[in-house]
Amino acid sequence: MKIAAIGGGVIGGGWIARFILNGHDVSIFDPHPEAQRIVGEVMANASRAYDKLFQAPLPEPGRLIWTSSIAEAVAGMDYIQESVSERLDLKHRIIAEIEAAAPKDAIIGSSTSGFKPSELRQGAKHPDRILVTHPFNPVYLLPVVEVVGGGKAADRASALLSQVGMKPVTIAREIDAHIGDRLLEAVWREALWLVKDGIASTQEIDDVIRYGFGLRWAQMGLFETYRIAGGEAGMRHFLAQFGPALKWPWTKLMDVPDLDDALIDQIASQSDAQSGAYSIRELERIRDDNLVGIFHALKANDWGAGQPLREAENRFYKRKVAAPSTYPLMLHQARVGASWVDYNGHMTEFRYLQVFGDATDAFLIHMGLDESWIAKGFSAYTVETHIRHLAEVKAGEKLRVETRLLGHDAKRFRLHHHILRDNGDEVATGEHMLVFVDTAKGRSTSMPHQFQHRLEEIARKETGPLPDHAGAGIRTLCTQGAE
Ligand SMILES: NC(=O)C1=CN([C@@H]2O[C@H](COP(=O)(O)OP(=O)(O)OC[C@H]3O[C@@H](n4cnc5c(N)ncnc54)[C@H](O)[C@@H]3O)[C@@H](O)[C@H]2O)C=CC1
Ligand SMILES: C[N+](C)(C)CC(=O)CC(=O)[O-]
Repeated sequence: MKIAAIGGGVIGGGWIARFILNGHDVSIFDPHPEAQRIVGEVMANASRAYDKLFQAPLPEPGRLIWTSSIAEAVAGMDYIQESVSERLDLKHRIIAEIEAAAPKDAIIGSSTSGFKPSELRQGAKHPDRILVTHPFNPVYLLPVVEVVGGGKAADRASALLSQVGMKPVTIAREIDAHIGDRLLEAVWREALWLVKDGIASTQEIDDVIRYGFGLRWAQMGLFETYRIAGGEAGMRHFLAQFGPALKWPWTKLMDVPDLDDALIDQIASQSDAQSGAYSIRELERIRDDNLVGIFHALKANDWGAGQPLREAENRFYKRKVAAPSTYPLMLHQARVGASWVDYNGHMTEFRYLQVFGDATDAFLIHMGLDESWIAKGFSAYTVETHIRHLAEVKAGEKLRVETRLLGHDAKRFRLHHHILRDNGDEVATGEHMLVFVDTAKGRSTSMPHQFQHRLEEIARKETGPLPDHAGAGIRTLCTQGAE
């Protein structure tokens, strides 16, 4: 899929990071004199967050291709994400330029927070392929994207965006500001009134959200949360109890506070007092680390935003590696992520095991033990591991793993992985005994013949001598009297 991004600010930068970190090249145009620095900083934070978010080996990142015009950026592209400033005249001009140079069936998705597809399509040559694809910040982490505009273009956009870990929500009837911003604006308006009326500071309002209902919203949204709040009688009781309050003066609803200089100063200075000790990039990293923690909890519970994360991980694990013709097998490569590095400034020890584990998973797929077998209740479990750490590696280094099959019988196989730097220098070795398992019974079992046959085929290539450390344990070093 060939992707272009027009506009690389807060949101364009987030889109670019999502596409690139999911393995797609992105061609970009943004005339801002500092666009490359800004996108680079968003990419760095996104890459740091992905290292922490995913357990699975990440795909090789796509390339970021800077261009000097919209025409150059969109020529030959399949999908174009427009993220320029929120002005309809500007968006019309940009869409006209895109249409003049892009293939006529290329989809144009707009990040617009508020404009409707019918507004974006005014004057367009091929209006049906122009959609709203509205994300939420940070685009590289939050999965939801509101897809408005309908038709085949919406189906194609949703399919593509699902492939980069998003959760498309199709909105059948266009309205100003779609769904998310309509809700957010209502809350935001109330918050502005609370500050203006001197009832609460920005800090107090944020505390009420983040220590309270914000945590509920992250995992259940509004209606499911309120269903529970109705107790055993559920939603009907909740509506009976709190429905009348909607007519009481709890909220100011459509009244908009006048954003005059005094209110702007009040909010900005309270916000400075609350958060001014951090730079925006620092705040982004704090936000991302917290979001990653929430994602991990949701993934463990297979719930909400944890589900697209799990699906993305499964896709990453499943990536088909071209069957290698050489031996030792070269099935897995990895890049040392920034978060893999410990206080000694080098890759921390459990990441070695992760690289070995990922190489073992790649071997399982190579021998045919793929997800269809896992679903049938068969897998291979590692029962013994011996790792030798031979060299330090630093963040950003590229590693590859050479894998040998040292032995096998009806139930077991013994792997030897060798982690190497790009230039061939040794980094570590790992020797692993695996047992074929009936997962429902939780017991070892003989492999079906096709796996035994496949292992024999691989083993025929294993003609070299055993590594001299094969089968060795840890060197003997005993406390006096313990030998
Ligand atoms: N900031 C937010 O929280 C969210 C914004 N959005 C939407 O995303 C869009 C972009 O908003 P932000 O990223 O916040 O704005 P921004 O101001 O951070 O970025 C806009 C970018 O568009 C670029 N640009 C301006 N004219 C251009 C042109 N002729 N060609 C190419 N690039 C051009 C600017 O140089 C700038 O880098 C808007 O439609 C906005 O409503 C959507 C979701 C959230
Ligand atoms: C404030 N905003 C309207 C630009 C917000 C959005 O569009 C979505 C978000 O990320 O909150």
